Amino acid sequence: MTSLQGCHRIGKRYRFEAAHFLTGLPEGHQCSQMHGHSYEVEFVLTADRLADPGFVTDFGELAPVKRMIDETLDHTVLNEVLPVVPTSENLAAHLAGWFVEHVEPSLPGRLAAVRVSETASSWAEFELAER
Ligand SMILES: Nc1nc2c(c(=O)[nH]1)N=C([C@H](O)[C@H](O)COP(=O)(O)OP(=O)(O)OP(=O)(O)O)CN2
Ligand SMILES: [Zn+2]
Repeated sequence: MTSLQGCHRIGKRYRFEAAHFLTGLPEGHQCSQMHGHSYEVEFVLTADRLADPGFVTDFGELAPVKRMIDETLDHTVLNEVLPVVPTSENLAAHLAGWFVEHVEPSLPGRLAAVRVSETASSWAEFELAER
């Protein structure tokens, strides 16, 4: 059997509801007003070699992500709980930093990207540099 070159990636999606408003926008921009989104965030992991029985990372080991989202982001005003202006881009980078610090050290896989969607038609991704 020939061995195919490539890499494995897995993704886990989470949803939460939150409100926000954006500062630093031109006067009259609709997003300066407080409004809400049904956020969808996806964590993408990769690994050079699969761990037994053939996992990048067991999806079950990502349970702390769900806990963090439910406890710190769901039904909040993001401006009050994030240290950055809550754009999708900033939220994706913030979530990536949290994951690398709190979850990744105990996993066989490593974080490749975090994608955030505020609406069904838009997304922003933070892709981590090769580590
Ligand atoms: N690059 C970014 N642009 C915008 C962001 C963002 O996080 N990154 N965020 C917003 C607002 O949060 C806004 O609520 C969402 O914008 P938009 O997709 O324009 O929302 P609409 O519901 O108006 O989208 P339509 O598909 O046009 O109805 C703005 N920009
Ligand atoms: Zn918005």
